[in-house]
Amino acid sequence: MKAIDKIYRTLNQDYADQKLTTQQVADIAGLTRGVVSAYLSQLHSAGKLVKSGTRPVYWQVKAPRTAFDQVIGAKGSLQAITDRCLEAIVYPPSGFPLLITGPSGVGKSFFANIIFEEAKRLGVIGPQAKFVVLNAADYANNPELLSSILFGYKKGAFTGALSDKTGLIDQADQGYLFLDEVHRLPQSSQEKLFSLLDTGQFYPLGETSQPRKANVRFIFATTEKVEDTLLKTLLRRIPLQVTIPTFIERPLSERLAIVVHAFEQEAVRVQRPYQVAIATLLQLIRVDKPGNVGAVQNDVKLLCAAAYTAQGNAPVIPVNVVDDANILIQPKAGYTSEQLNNIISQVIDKHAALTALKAKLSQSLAANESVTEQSLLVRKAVKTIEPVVEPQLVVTIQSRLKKAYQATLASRYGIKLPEDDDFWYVCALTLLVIELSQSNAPGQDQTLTKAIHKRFPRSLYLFQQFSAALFEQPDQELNNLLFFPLLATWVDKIEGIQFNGILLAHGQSTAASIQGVVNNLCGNYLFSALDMSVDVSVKDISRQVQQYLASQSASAKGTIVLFDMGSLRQMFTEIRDVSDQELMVVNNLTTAMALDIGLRIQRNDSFESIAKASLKFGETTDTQYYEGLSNQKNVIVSCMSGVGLSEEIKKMMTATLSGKLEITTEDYKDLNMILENNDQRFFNNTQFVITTTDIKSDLNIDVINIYDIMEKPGYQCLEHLLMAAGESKKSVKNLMDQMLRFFSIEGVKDRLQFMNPDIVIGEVQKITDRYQDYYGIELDGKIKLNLYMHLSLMIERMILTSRTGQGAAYQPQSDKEREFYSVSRSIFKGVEMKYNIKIEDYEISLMYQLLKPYI
Ligand SMILES: Nc1ncnc2c1ncn2[C@@H]1O[C@H](COP(=O)(O)OP(=O)(O)OP(=O)(O)O)[C@@H](O)[C@H]1O
Repeated sequence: MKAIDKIYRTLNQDYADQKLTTQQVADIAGLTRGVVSAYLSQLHSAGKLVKSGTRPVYWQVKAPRTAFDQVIGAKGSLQAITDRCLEAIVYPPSGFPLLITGPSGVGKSFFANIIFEEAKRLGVIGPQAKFVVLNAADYANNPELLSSILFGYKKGAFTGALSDKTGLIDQADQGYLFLDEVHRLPQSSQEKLFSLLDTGQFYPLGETSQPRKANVRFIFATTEKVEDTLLKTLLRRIPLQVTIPTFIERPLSERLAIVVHAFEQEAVRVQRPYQVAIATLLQLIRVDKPGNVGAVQNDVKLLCAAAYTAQGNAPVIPVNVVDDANILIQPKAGYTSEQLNNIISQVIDKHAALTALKAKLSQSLAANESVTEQSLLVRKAVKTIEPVVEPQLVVTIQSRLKKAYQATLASRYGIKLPEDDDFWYVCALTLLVIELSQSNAPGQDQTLTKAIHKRFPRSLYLFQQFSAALFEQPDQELNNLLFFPLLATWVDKIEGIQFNGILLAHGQSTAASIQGVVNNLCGNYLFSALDMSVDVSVKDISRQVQQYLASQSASAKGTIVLFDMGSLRQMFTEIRDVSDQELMVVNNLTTAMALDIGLRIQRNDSFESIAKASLKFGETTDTQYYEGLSNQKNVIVSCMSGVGLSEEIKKMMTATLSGKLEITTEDYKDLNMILENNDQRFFNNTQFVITTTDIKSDLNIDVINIYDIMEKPGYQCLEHLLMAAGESKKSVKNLMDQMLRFFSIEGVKDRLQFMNPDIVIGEVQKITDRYQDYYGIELDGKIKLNLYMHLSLMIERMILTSRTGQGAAYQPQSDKEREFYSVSRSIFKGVEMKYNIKIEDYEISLMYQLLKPYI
């Protein structure tokens, strides 16, 4: 298949009811814009696509014309009726009878005719098939005559029946018979009819033996209540009954289309355009006469006749024209529904002067005038259509408005709109004006939307949520007119909230339901909700959050995200990238937590105090905010050999330090990622990082290698940093002792054969301390570690060797050594007694070698 055909097929199958830009089609087809543009132009020239708009141009597949296209409202209020009629046409083998009801002039005959045309177009009846019409009312006083006209008669059937004559049923064979005012059909004829419907046979008048055959499709119509007038047996054989609404029941836009169409027909008649005052058009759409569409057409005809008589020579015939609020209706013989819609938009637009209104609103917003001013401007404009709007319509529109309000503003955002009639009346009028003037042309300017966003971003966001529930085309600029009367009393309160609150939860409506409860209890829009599918990625979430934040105020003091589960840190890092305000992320979302935080947001508490308050929601709840990794001074512990070691170090630090420092452990890989993805601000409160491996980072962060602190310079550095963070010298020393002990135990635990490393290290620590005491020295970590390991292994060795009683005598070489020997003997006394061992002289000589440089 050629690319051009593929494009057409795709558009026809999947996008038939959408208007697409060239770029969109290019994206769908996976081709370049240039190539697609050429194909689209070709398809347009071939009459397969409709083109609309400029910059951008929109393309849509041209729908095949059906007979129903002539019906105003076929895609609107009469859609369901046309769908049913189509079923009655195509249902095999030869459709089924249908009954059209409705008052006079609503279009019953018109509809019957359309059905016949469509049946022909679809080929379910032949091209020669006839549309035969009989109005039973015409023969109401002569039932015999009516019956004979319908069924035909035999010669001699009645006086004057001089020869056989076929009836309308014969004429309609293989085609349609439209029986208007069917309730006037006498009972006998009704009986004959249902027998024909059952058997396909009937008897002409005077015929008793030879039935005739006919295959007729029936359409019945009546203005009466069928249950009272038609035989039940006949009714039962008519499976479909449709009722066409009266003129005044039709939507305003359709009524206007009918009126314009009527003028158009008159223009065709005189072959000249009519210029019609908008006030006249608006009066005509209020006509509520028994004759319905027919009556409106008559009124139009009379108006045109009067205008023609007065100014028949003019090239354009004016109808009630007094100023420039009028519309030119051309003798075009068939406006498309789009053209009719455009005329309607012009009518309302001119009437309520909407273009000027939009400009005035934008100006007023820019001039910082109060929202009451803007609301008044809208009110004044929409009130001008008041005289032509029937009260019933306003009631219907109000109920639509209230439904959308309940579903969004009230239930999810805690907004309570006024209850007074006037409020809802003005909103309904505004909605009416918007809907009537909504043009189908896409690509509109967004000036007013931008102006509102600048002044009332949060309120506009709410209005857009409401719009989505109310309008079929929620993103139209004109919808914004409703913003002012609807939210005027609320904008101050809504804009008064200075934080962006976001609830994130997995599941279909978890977040939304918490949002509803909290916003309602607080009586304001504090939180928006993002419900996420279970398999949503953090990237998707941050994209959604980003979108949301873009719609909110740029001057918000911060963003507060409460979410249900997942990695707090990861969430924070992701969201931080899309938010340029202070950010707080709290996990383990519950309704109680959201309510507590909501109330604080409502009170305009400070960011810090809200962050602190959020910490009380259970141990696992973690809070992070923008000042960095943590809002407290902190130390990061991260060891390559695993989280286990980091946790141990954290434990030791927590046990020995004052508690002022927050110790966080971080997986080594994660730490590198965090360092890579964050800037200096993130580590503002971070005092240093303790690690086992060197870490590369461009950021200005102190990194201490755990093995370096075993030596003096490293230890001094640790001491310096900890003391700078408010720790005492003593606690740093305690920490060091703990670490030494820990590392010694780690070092010896696999090499000791039977002794408990914890206990033996305790002993050797005491021994080392006593050497230090005696000589008044402070050994550094590395030598201590060495000593600890050496001594603990030695004690075990002694336990084993003393049993064998081996060992050479010790010969001290100097006074210093002699002193060492005797000191050592007394220092070791304790362990010797405890373990019933004798430390050999050789071991003491080794100790001397080890400690000689320091004593
Ligand atoms: N939906 C429609 N679109 C366009 N024209 C319509 C529509 N409905 C009715 N009309 C026009 O209204 C006029 C009156 O319709 P029609 O005569 O079919 O009404 P009716 O219900 O059959 O009336 P009655 O009961 O008096 O016979 C016709 O000229 C028809 O063309």
